[in-house]
Amino acid sequence: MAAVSFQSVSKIFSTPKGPFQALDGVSLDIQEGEFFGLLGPNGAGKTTLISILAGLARASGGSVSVLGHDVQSQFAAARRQLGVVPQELVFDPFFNVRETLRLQSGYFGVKNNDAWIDELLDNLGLADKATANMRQLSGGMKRRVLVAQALVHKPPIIVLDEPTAGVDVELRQTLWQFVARLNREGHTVLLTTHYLEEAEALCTRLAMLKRGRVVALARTSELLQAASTNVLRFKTDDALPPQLAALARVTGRVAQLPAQDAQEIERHLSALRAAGVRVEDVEIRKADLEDVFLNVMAEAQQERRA
Ligand SMILES: Nc1ncnc2c1ncn2[C@@H]1O[C@H](COP(=O)(O)OP(=O)(O)OP(=O)(O)O)[C@@H](O)[C@H]1O
Repeated sequence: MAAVSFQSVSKIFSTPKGPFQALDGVSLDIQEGEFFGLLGPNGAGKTTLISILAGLARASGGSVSVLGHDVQSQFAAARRQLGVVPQELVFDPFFNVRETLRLQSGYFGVKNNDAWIDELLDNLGLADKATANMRQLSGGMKRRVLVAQALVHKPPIIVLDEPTAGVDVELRQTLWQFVARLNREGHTVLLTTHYLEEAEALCTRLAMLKRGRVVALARTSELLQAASTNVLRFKTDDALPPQLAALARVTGRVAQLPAQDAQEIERHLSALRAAGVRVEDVEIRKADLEDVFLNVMAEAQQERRA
């Protein structure tokens, strides 16, 4: 049985400007024990999909199930299987950290949960904050409590919606170590992130969303293999000749060109020389998930135009 199954999920929001389709026939299955990544640019529909999974929004079409429980008709059973770490920080400011976690345990009907709460506090670097009031915590600390809160009932499926947006390196490492451990112990993890490095390091399989559609779905290793193997990176103040400009990813003075092999790198360099482009700090690196992501997004764009 799939841990999470999305079947032809669509979502249409009504807006003052008329209906807006945020999800358009999303189908994908996440298997038990997977560490699954959901990627996509801003507005792709990631949070909408997760809100439907968590029962916070209703799909306009299609169905979603969690370990066989339909998220609409069997809401409570489905919700109990999920630990959802939301993007936004919302708390009751009058409780301290331990009270917040006890309250959440109560919500899921879990009694005498202090041993697990202590383990969560330890693993998330919150042990010395147990009696601190929520409003006294820094943003990063609050985010740790959100993670602990999502895990109080030991859910088999952990859903993290951009959990590391704007958090420091230390929390990122603590969080990933802990989530990776839970995954090794059998928990399924669904992660959305803008940090492609994290997705590359953690996720065994990925879906890429664009404008509410799945534009790629594959094992992370397959996506990386399918990408061009090398990238020629350099700095320049000059304009690239058109045939290279069409291929290049340019950020300020930095240009990056995909290349399959050494011959293609030489062809790029001689085309640059012939066009009189002066280059500095030339380096060759292996393609990474960001290259794959940008290629897939560019292809999806071309298909839309075609
Ligand atoms: N309640 C709503 N009413 C109208 N449109 C909405 C609503 N919620 C989301 N949208 C639109 O649906 C699209 C998808 O939004 P969503 O938040 O799911 O994207 P996302 O992939 O999570 O983006 P980000 O990476 O920025 O978090 C966006 O264009 C957004 O403006």
